[in-house]
Amino acid sequence: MTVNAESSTSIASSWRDLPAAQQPDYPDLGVLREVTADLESYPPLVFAGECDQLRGRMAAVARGEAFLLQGGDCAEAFDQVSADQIRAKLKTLLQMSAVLTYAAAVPVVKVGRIAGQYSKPRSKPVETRNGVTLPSYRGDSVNGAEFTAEARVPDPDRLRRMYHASAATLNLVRGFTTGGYADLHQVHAWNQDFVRTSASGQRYEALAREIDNALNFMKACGADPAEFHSVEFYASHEALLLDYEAALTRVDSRSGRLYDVSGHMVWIGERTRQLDGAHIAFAASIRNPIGVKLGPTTTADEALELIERLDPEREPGRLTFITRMGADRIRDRLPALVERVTAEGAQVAWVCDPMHGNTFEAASGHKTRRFDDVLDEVKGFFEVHKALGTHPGGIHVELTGDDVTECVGGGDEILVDDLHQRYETACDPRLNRSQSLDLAFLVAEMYRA
Ligand SMILES: O=C[C@H](O)[C@H](O)COP(=O)(O)O
Ligand SMILES: C=C(OP(=O)(O)O)C(=O)O
Repeated sequence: MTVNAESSTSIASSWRDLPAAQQPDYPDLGVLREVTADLESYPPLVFAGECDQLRGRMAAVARGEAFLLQGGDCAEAFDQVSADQIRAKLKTLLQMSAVLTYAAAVPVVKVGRIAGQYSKPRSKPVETRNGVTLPSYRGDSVNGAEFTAEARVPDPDRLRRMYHASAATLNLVRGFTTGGYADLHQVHAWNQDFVRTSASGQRYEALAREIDNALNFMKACGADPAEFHSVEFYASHEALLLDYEAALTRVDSRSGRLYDVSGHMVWIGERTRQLDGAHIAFAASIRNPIGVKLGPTTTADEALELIERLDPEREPGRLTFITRMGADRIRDRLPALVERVTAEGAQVAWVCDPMHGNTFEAASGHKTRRFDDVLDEVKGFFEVHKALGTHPGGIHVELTGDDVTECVGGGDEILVDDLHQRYETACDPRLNRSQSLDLAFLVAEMYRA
């Protein structure tokens, strides 16, 4: 993308006078201004044309012709920008995508919670441990996770580190997805380390053999399309820190429109989606595909107003509603939203985040989620859409490629007592690789049904 020299911040400033929830309390705004001035001069991380392409793919999701698989860490961390970590996450997403594409026979749009997911909205501004109260950890882009007064001070320089960590991650993601690793002929290779140790790995292996047979058959018929040799993969994150997102907003010289070039797709979270707030105004000003999280208190009027602000032209692919109601509420709360939105003629993509409405604290103090609740929320999501004749457009999950013990249940049955073994998340509990694959198989069955 060619970038117009005109200052993007002065253009994308409609949000600046509005209240912005969940922003860091920086001790020195002068330093923040220096950092954002630097960020404004940095090259884009993604290109406007790629964002347009993803909007096109999301339009297919909204029309019921494709399925979104959006997943990755709850919170990325600067010290985890390594080839092994990134490859493990990608491998998990590629395996899930192979399962969904083959078993559900639907094109899968692949979007990572990756290369920018460094900022966390928090329920409470402070955290107390053993009588000591400090500001909450808000993600590596804001402060440090260590429980010391020094680490918890918001530091604007972390925004620079976020940019560089995102750039390094994206570079590797592009290498993996286009440089041969994501070639469909590698379906077995993605599973090699996993097949002997996990039931879902074995189930996957059987499916990979079928894919192999299908590929060999097609090759024998003379068909070996380029689509089999690389993967279209996009990056997304929550657009939480508006100083960062605005500093990475550029004018696209082709169209004169603004794009947030920090990621292909950005979403606005449940805690920052106030209709008269800065986040929605910022999202309205950019042309990227936008997601908005909708929790159980969302009213149909709010949903319609969000459409009015973010997708006034009713363009399929522009707006994705990511619902996160909780397994016990999805069947009650979702129908009214889907009915009103559909009646208004808006073609949003409906996507299920079965993670954020199902968190609880185990007796050990670990924040966790039950795999069965995650699954049940997805089931409820499919049931509602089936009953209304609308399209269950995808899933949005927090996952990792590592064998962590953060969520309970799944085929390899992690118990509450196991949580301490590998509890590594910087914020919320993620599905491990085996649980992620289990979920993909079960979602594929639901989709086909
Ligand atoms: O990932 C989502 C939120 O940032 C997270 O659930 C907030 O966690 P908290 O309720 O512990 O602040
Ligand atoms: C904060 C998040 O979710 P929500 O806004 O739905 O709570 C998230 O997805 O990281």
